[in-house]
Amino acid sequence: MKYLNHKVLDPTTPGKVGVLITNLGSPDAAERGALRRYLKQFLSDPRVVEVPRLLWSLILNGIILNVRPGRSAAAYRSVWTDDGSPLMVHTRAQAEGLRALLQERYGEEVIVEFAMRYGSPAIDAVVEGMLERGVNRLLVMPLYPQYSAATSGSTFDALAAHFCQRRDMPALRFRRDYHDHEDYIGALALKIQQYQAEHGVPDKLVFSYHGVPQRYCDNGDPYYAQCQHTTQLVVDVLDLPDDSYMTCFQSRFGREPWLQPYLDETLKSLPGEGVKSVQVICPGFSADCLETLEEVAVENRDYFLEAGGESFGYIPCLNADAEHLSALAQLAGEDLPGWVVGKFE
Ligand SMILES: C=CC1=C(C)c2cc3[nH]c(cc4nc(cc5[nH]c(cc1n2)c(C)c5CCC(=O)O)C(CCC(=O)O)=C4C)c(C)c3C=C
Ligand SMILES: [Fe+2]
Ligand SMILES: [Fe+2]
Repeated sequence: MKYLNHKVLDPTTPGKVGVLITNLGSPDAAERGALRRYLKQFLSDPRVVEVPRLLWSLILNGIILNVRPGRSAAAYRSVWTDDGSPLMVHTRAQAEGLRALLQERYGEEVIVEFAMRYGSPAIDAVVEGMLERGVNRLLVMPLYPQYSAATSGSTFDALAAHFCQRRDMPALRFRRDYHDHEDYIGALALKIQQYQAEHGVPDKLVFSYHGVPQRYCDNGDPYYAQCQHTTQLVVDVLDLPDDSYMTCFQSRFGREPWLQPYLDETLKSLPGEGVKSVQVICPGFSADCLETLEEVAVENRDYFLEAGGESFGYIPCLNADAEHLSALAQLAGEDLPGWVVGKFE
């Protein structure tokens, strides 16, 4: 093993504290080649697709990477902005907002950056840049409120893989999840209240989370339980009647059963049960992305309306809302004791 060479930090200087927020990542462009590279990296991650490697390699390279990139590129084109993918735009804004809040509170010794698990800016390159700037204590916060091995677990894998190549490493803290954090729950509840103050109260409020194969949760992934808990906590804050909301799972991929109920099937059946208006919120996504803006707000809207639904509302993600930034700053602050002293503590 040949380790990466890097400069030695002066042990007499205090060093800096790094806060790294991460998300899933997007292709570099909404075109076939970029989608192929992105999907190859993403879908080759054994945390994401838990299928025997040889079999999966044949399916991935033989079928999926020939069919999916074209289709997904078209979907990405429908949400792409001049500044890149929505996920990238929002994550960049979250990092800037969080940097302002944390530097106001703790001073310039705190450095805040963002990185993506797949595509760019890659976790290893961003971490390396932070260490170059003198970071010797690093807090990593994946912006997945609910833990899953496929997301937060995989982010830890990427960090560990990088540190495996280094001689020196910083002190490391890792935010596992924040599915029940008071400020996150409060920000979601406020978002719903504000949306409904403008658009009214629907027959049904649908909490939609990205799915994972049911098997992962049967084998011990806490994701399903954490999603249900998040919904319950928001419902408690808003004091919603039992029949006025439900929890669904979206973005199914492949043939085996995923977490249920499925969002698409639910929206196709609700009008037949007398539910004519719905609003959908996606609490598991900290930022709007392809899966919310295209899959939920366009594709699933159509399913509902085609099945006889009359009104469909999509409640945006928390993105870089002030309440979200302040929740993230609070979360970071709770993981920083001993490393920094806040001006307001
Ligand atoms: C194949 C299995 C997949 C698992 C398991 C999975 C879990 C998972 N994903 C997110 C968050 C996001 N996923 C996004 C896109 C996306 N997800 C999959 C597949 C799995 N996800 C694919 C193939 C794609 C790419 C788009 C497509 O081709 O359909 C995104 C959006 C990224 C963007 O650029 O906008 C997010 C965010 C979570 C939270 C999760 C498990 C809990
Ligand atoms: Fe996904
Ligand atoms: Fe999707």
